[in-house]
Amino acid sequence: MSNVILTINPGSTSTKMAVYRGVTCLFQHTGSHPTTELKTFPSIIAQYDYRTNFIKTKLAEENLVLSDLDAVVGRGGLLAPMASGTYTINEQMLADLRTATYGEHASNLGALMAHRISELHSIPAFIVDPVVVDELQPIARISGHARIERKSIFHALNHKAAGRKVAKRIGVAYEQKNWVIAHLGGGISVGAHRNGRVIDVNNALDGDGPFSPERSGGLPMMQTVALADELSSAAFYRQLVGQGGVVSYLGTNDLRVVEQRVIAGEMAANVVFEAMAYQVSKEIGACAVVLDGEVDGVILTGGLANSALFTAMISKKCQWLAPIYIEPGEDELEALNEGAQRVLNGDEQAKTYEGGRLDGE
Ligand SMILES: Nc1ncnc2c1ncn2[C@@H]1O[C@H](COP(=O)(O)OP(=O)(O)O)[C@@H](O)[C@H]1O
Ligand SMILES: CCCC(=O)OP(=O)(O)O
Repeated sequence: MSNVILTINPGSTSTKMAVYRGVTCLFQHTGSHPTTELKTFPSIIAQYDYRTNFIKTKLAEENLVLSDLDAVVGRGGLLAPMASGTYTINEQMLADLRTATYGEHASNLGALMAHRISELHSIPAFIVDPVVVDELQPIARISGHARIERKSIFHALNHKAAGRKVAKRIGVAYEQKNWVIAHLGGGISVGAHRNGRVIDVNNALDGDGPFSPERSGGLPMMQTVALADELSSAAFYRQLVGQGGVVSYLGTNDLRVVEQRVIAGEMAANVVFEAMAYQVSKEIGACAVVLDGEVDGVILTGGLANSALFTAMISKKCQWLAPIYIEPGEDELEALNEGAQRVLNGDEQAKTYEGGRLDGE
């Protein structure tokens, strides 16, 4: 069946949307959100109208009649940990997102925006493989302090989509091989995939792993504690997520701008650019150890994988590990569409989100 589906993907530095008829993309648009604009919002939820207006404008420009849609699917945000799959957007999910029970990230807006449109037209709304898909092996949950547990928060949707795409291209099954997959976007996550399960991954949001265009990643602990003492908790969090990483050094979250500055010979830009590639490479090495060195391929994906300069730096350091595959950008819109189409076509049943207990409850 050729269902018409609107897909919505809010990321930390962009909002992407596309409309599909079956597997055919009818149109796709990306709105980039510079740091200067995002800084003006006190919270992620406050960006709802700003990002929704982008979607509305593009749908109007494309003359899409909303009543033509069969379903809407949004990127899944910070919710209780859950298994991979397609989930019906329900009241529990919306409540957890509205109150940011599990934290704040742009992906929280995916289900809220999808729900609003679905409600207007009484059509189903879903999320697929949210950022809280949790397949960690037990040992990976141990942080180093009994009161702090490592969590699985990463670009699950694109990790799985890029893995399947590369596997298909080289004629193997994603689930039968081991991969290290690095999503290089506004946030960065590097995961160890063993036979289709992400058994370890850095938390892309919360001070773990490499720094990224807008996040600090892991930081030296005592200096970080001293910074926390100077600031309110909201301001401190913003320093780590949103105004950390490349933004903190160079004032931009746009690697295209940084790349131009590197090419123009700016030393400061060069150091930061190289350091980010260096930290990503170290994380890839760590994941190779998680997989006992049995790595069938390293996949570099996400917006930064468009930069040949950036991927060349990582490839140079990691090529001894396994073949490197570059899958620039992300297939998140396509993966959202596929997840929703599978449910509408009856190939899969949508799962139900039930929420969960928070630590300490
Ligand atoms: N052609 C390109 N060359 C270099 N960097 C790029 C290119 N296209 C996008 N980027 C960078 O990728 C990052 C955004 O990646 P993306 O995966 O879209 O992230 P998000 O979904 O978190 O917004 C930005 O820093 C952007 O500047
Ligand atoms: C919250 C984990 C996913 C993530 O970091 O996404 P963005 O890179 O889009 O911010």
